[in-house]
Amino acid sequence: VCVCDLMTADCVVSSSFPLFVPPDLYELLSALPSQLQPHVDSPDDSTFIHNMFGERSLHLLVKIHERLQHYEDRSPAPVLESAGSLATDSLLSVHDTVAQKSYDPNLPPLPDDIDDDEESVKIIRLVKNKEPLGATIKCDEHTGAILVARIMRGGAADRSGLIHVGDELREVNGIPVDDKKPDEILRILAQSQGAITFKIIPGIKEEAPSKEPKMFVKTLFDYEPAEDKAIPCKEAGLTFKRGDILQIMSQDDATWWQAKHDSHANPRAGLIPSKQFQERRFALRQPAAHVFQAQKISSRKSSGFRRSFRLSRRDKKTNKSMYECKKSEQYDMADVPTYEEVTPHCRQSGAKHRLVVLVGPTGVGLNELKRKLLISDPQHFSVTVPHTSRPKRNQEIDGVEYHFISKNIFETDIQNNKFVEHGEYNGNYYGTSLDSVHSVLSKNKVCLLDVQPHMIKHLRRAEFKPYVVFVKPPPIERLRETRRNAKVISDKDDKGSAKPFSEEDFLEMVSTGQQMESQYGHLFEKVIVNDDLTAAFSELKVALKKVETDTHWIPIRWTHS
Ligand SMILES: Nc1ncnc2c1ncn2[C@@H]1O[C@H](COP(=O)(O)OP(=O)(O)OP(=O)(O)O)[C@@H](O)[C@H]1O
Repeated sequence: VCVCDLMTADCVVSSSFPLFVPPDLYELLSALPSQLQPHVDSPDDSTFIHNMFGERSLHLLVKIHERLQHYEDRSPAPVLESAGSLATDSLLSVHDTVAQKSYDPNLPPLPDDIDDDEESVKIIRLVKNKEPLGATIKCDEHTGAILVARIMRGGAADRSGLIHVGDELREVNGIPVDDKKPDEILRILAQSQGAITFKIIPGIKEEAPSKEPKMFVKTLFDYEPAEDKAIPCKEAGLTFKRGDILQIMSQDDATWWQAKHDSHANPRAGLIPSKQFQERRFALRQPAAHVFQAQKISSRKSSGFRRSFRLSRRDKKTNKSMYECKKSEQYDMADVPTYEEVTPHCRQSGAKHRLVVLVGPTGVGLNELKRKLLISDPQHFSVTVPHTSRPKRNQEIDGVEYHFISKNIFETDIQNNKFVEHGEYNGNYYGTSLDSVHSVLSKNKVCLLDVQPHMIKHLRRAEFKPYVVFVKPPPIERLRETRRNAKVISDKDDKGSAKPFSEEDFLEMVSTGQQMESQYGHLFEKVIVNDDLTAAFSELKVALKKVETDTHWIPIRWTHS
C-alpha cells in the first residue's frame, strides 16, 4: 500500500541522536520552544528561540556528548564539561559558551570499537502550513515497517534535506506507528495541529545530493492524475496538456517519473507516468482504436491532399488514393505519442530558415494562406516546384510550373527516396522532391510546403527543423457563413474548374479536421483556425515571424547532427 502524506510543513527543525540518548534530554530539546512560547511576546524572540533550538551545532554537540560518554573515563574533553552542563544549566548560555569554544583540537581519537551500523533515530519537527510535505509513505510488505516511499523533488521535505526515501517512520507525536496502516497514520497526521514531531530511523542509503536535472520534454498526450487508476498517489500527480513543456526532475523510479511544468513558479515536482510505462499501457489499452483511426484517415486520402501537385482534389469515379501508402504510414509502436525530449532553439541570423509545413483538410484554405504569404513578401517566402512525368504543354516552362522528367527517371527517384511525397494520377507521376525543398532553403528563403499529415514524420529531421502549422476549419456554421462566396476546385483533371462548397464539403472538412487533430495533433506546433481569413493570415504571419526571431522548443535530436 502506498499512500500520500498530506502533511504540511513550513518550519523544519531536526536533530540526530543515537538511540541511547536519554529520552528526557531530546524531548526536553524538542518541547522547549513550545513551552517557552507563552512567555515570549515578540515574534522576533520567538524566531530566535526556534532557531536556537534548531541550531545544528547544538544538536551536533549533544550527539558528540553522548558518544563521548562511551569513553569519558579515558579522555575527558572540554566539550564534555559544557555538554554535561547542558541538561542542568541554562541552555542558551551554554550554547553561546560552547559555540565560541574551539574544541576540535582537543577531541580524543575515535575508538576502534565504535559500531558504524549502530541504529540511530532522527527527530524531525515540522510546523504545518498550507504547503504539502511532498512525501509519500508505504508499508513494507515483508517487515511491515512504515517507510518513506517517495520524496517529491523541490517539495518541502526535499528542500529540508532531512527526510529520505527508505527512512523508517517510528513515531508521530510520540505515538508509535509500527503497528499502524498508512491510512491510520494519515489520520493521525490530519488530526495534528501546529508542530508535529516524527521519530525516524534513517534508511541505510543516504540519497546523493540531487543536482538539478536539466532534461525537458514536450508532452504528446493529455494527462489527468485524478483519472489514472495506476498512479500510487493521485494528489502527488501532475496534470498536463498535450504540448506542455515539462522538466523531468527524477527518473529514479522506472514507472513514475517526477516532473514540473517549465513555466510554473512552483518548485515542487509531481508524478507522471514514465515514457516506457505510458507506451506500454497505451499499446495495451488502445491498439484497436488506433489502427482503426489510422485506416480511417488514410482511406480519406482519396478526397484529396494534392495541393502541391496542383491536381484534382477529388476523384469520385475511382475513389482511389493518389498517393503511395507506405508501410510507415501504418500504425507503428514507435509512434506512440508519449514524451519527446526537447531543447530551446533560436535561429541564428543568417542561418537557414526552418521549413514551414502546412497541413489541414481539403478546402480549408491552405492555398489561400500560402498565396497571401507569397504576395506579402515574395523575396522572403517561396514554394517548391513539383516534378511530373506528364508531357510538358506548350505554354509551360520546365522548372517553373513543374520539373518535367521521364517516367523511368521518376521511378528511379522514387526508389532512391528522393521525394517527400509522390502520387500517380491519370497514368502520370507527380511529386515534391527533397531537392526542391533544399533548393528553396539554400536561397535563404522560407519554404512553404503543404503535405498530408502522415508525411510530417519524414520531414522531422535536423536539416529541415519543420515548423508544423495545422490549419483548422471553424465550426460548420461559421464555414457556411464565411465560405458563402468561396469556390472549391471540383474537376477530375488538372485544368481546374470551381464550384461553390456543398454541405457535404463542409461536413467532410470538419470531420477530417477532427481526425487529423486527434491522430497527428502531437506533431503540430501551431494550430490556426481559419475562420476569418484576414485574422487567420495575420496570426500565421506573426507566428512565422516569431519562428525566425524567438526561442522555440525543438526535439533535442535535431541539434545532434
Ligand atoms: N477564411 C476563409 N474565408 C472565406 N473563404 C475562404 C477562407 N479560406 C479559404 N477560403 C476560400 O476557400 C476556397 C478553398 O481554399 P483553398 O483552395 O485555399 O483550400 P485548400 O485547403 O488549399 O484546398 P485544396 O485541398 O483544394 O487545395 C478558396 O476559394 C478560398 O478563397
